[in-house]
Amino acid sequence: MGLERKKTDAIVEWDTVLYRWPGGDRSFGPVNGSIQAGTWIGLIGPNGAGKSTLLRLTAGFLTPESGSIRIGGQPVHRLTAANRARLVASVPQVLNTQFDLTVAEVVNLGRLARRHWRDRWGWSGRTLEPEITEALHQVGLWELRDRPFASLSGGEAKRVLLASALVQQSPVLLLDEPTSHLDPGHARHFLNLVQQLVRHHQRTVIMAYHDLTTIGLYVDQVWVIHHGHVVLSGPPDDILTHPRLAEIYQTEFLRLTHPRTNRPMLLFP
Ligand SMILES: Nc1ncnc2c1ncn2[C@@H]1O[C@H](COP(=O)(O)OP(=O)(O)OP(=O)(O)O)[C@@H](O)[C@H]1O
Repeated sequence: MGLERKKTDAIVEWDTVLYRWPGGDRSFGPVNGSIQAGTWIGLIGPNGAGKSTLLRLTAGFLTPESGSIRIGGQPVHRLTAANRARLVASVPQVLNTQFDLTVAEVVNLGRLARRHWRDRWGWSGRTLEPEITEALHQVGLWELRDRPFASLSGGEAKRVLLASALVQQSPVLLLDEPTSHLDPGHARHFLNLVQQLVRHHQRTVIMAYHDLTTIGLYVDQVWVIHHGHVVLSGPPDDILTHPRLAEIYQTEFLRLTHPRTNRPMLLFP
């Protein structure tokens, strides 16, 4: 009998991941866990709890002090940036609108890792790859494709970054408050698009989100992060009705049941 690595269907695995925030003694983790392909995880928890930190560690933007993160069985922090980009795409919470690029050029950045290295920087911008055209239509920005990115409104800019992540066509998508700045119509359209990717294309989505009613409607599993630890995890129906939620958020909630879906809705009392 050899020491065979245990076969797993997990797409993302966190193995005792510990991170120390700079300039203090506060730490995040250790986090252990795994998720299966085709799952939508919602990260919830108060401001400053560590949701973005977990997303940034998983994206490979932050390096853990110890432990490891594997995506598709590959150690995220040992991959080249291009190899990592084929596995995981990320939409950050805060926008950097300083790029001196057009909308289509920003979306094109998401395609770079998909091209042969010789073709990465030679794109003239005159012909758009079908994936870029499709993504611009999906986020409703086809008409704005030649506009300078810096001239867009907050919601338009956010949708460009979503398109740039979609064209990466990575199996794992990390979303940090992806619908902040979006009006309700565009927010719903975007969440439905993500739902299709999860349900029909086996994409795995990890999304930090503050709106608990939306979490209840869309995600498969919820992880509650509090003071740098994953303190609760489970299906949304269990987590959103959990008695500890009021203590974690330091507020009472009025819990109703969605009249169409029967999912929990959390409102201010
Ligand atoms: N570079 C850094 N140096 C020091 N502290 C940091 C750094 N980055 C983040 N932090 C701190 O780490 C904690 C967690 O931040 P994080 O952005 O992960 O929280 P969050 O749960 O995503 O919060 P929010 O809901 O407000 O977006 C916060 O207290 C934050 O101030």
